[in-house]
Amino acid sequence: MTRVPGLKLVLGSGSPRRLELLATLGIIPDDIRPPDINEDPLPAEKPRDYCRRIARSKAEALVLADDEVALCADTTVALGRRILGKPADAGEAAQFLLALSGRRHRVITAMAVKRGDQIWTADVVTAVKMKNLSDEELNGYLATDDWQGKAGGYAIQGPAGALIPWIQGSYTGVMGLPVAEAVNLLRAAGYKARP
Ligand SMILES: Cc1cn([C@H]2C[C@H](O)[C@@H](COP(=O)(O)OP(=O)(O)OP(=O)(O)O)O2)c(=O)[nH]c1=O
Repeated sequence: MTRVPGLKLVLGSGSPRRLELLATLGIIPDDIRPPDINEDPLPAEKPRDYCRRIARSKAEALVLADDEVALCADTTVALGRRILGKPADAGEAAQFLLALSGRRHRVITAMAVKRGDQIWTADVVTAVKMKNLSDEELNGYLATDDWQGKAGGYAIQGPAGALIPWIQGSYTGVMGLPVAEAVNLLRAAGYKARP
């Protein structure tokens, strides 16, 4: 699609991380419009299918003007076939972290860019290893409250970084927006992102 000079960017996400990651590229959305959708997984839905469906649903839920392009995303933590969402409380965060302790899991971020009635999608899967957590590490991390609002109950860009010795894939993807792929999608939709 040809680039359209006057196109405005709508960030269809309330995640401060996504806004910050776009800012690292010099991209400042013209508007932020977090979509309100039902994020419950379907029965037996696989994590990657789920993540892609939710990102697309977020884009579908947005109402856009003709000169707007929207970027939506979903980040899902998958332990085997199990989907770990955002923990409801410290107890659930502890459960998630104990399940992740000493194991590899996947973090999937799916994106959907919408313009007019067209939607462009991509997703990035990153393998992440969490060290074997001691009681002290687990309780110390829970006490930071940094797990709140984070899929899987941790955020790699915060104190939990000390618990993650290895990843394979996209660091920005784990944070919530794989920036290289996001730019590709925005360009495909005609949004002029530099460089
Ligand atoms: C695994 C991980 C997740 N996260 C965050 C990114 C996302 O904000 C959040 C996953 O929730 P999402 O449902 O993807 O996004 P959101 O609810 O924050 O925002 P919106 O639905 O409006 O787009 O977890 C991190 O910040 N760091 C990490 O290491």
